[in-house]
Amino acid sequence: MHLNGTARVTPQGVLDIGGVSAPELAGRFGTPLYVYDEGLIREQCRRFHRTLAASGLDYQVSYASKAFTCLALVRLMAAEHMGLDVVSGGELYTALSAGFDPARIHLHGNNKTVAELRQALDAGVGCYVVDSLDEVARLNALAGEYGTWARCLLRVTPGVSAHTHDFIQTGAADSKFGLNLANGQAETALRAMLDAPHLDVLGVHFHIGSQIFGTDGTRAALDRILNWLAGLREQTGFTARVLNIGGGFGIRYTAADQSYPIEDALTEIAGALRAGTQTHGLPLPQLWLEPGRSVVGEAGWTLYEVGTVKEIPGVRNYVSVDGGMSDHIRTALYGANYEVALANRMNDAPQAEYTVAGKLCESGDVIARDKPLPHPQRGDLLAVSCTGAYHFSMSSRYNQMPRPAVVFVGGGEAREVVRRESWADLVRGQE
Ligand SMILES: Cc1ncc(COP(=O)(O)O)c(C=O)c1O
Ligand SMILES: N[C@@H](CCCC[NH3+])C(=O)O
Repeated sequence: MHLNGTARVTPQGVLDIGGVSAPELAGRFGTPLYVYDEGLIREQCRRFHRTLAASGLDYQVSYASKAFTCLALVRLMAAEHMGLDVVSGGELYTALSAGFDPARIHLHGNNKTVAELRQALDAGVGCYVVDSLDEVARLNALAGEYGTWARCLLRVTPGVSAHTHDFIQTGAADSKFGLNLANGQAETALRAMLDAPHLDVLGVHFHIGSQIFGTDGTRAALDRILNWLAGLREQTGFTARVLNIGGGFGIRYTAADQSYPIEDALTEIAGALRAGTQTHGLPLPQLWLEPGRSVVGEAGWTLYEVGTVKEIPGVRNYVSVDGGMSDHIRTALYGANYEVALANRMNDAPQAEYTVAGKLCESGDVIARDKPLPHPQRGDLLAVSCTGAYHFSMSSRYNQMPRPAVVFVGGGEAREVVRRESWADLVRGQE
């Protein structure tokens, strides 16, 4: 298993994260358990800031809270000078409950409800990413009612396909998100926004997909959008002050994944933006980003207790753990690949391949397939790395599984930032 951040293996063969051993974490907080290496999250934020500051561009980097949000994480983002991207009333509520500055929040969503728009206007959210033509009139009318101007971006689909799983691509023409550049809908929406008296149009947004390595897609999208903006500027005089390129930076789930440092990606993108604006005779806009996975993904771990071991001669070996697709959906949903290890026996040599299964009533309830492991024993501790993004946030209560606790570790200390759900939580609000 490749180790990220502060994770290391002690001479006794025990996994240690943030200076706290995995067995101690499991003993204190129970399993399944989400563990975050707080220092690594902070370092990821700082890498974005360092590189963008060095690029000389005006920038804003906002964390995409859909990847993982809770009060402690939002406070951490504020301390690391990040903005925040929210896509629902619930994500907004969480941000505001943590005391996050609303001016540094932007609201996304292909179907923002009127209640959500009102919630955002009440709070004084800094920016709205307009996602459809009918949202223009709705947002304008509401902003007028509040006697204010809604600062906004138009989300466009540049028609670029990203090299990633179909379910997590968002920039192609056939998408529920944004307005299409090629068929003229983006232009219609932008003109409507410019005509709307209560909208202050800052610029445009695009996000071509998630878990992307390389910048080919982003650079192709930039080129199309800058070309489009140059034409519009000639016709309407509109100059984009902001270009938000979304998130999507890929992380290394396994050693087989290529390493593509954020620094390289950002430097290439900043260079392409400078060159593109020069080519098209446009002033340099602010560069906004909204990364999620690359900020928290590699910092997260899930710890499980090993239960049943089932060896089917000539077929497959299964080791079942005390969680599953309720806390880890990405393998079932996207066929995602993860590294696993026995956290209490890290130095034991692998003896066979095991498929790590959950305890839920579904054959697809698999965490990792055919992984080399020492023979697992009931009571061993199984660690899955790189589970920091889209795990807690996509967790469910399928089979009435209570959601696991979340613990932040660092400097030899562990603190529980989300408590484990209880049986009582499972029936709360029911009669
Ligand atoms: C609009 C938008 N912004 C930001 C993100 C965050 O993406 P990622 O977690 O890949 O950085 C997503 C998710 O794909 C998204 O849809
Ligand atoms: N939930 C997805 C990413 C979706 C990104 C949101 N547009 C994942 O786990 O990879």
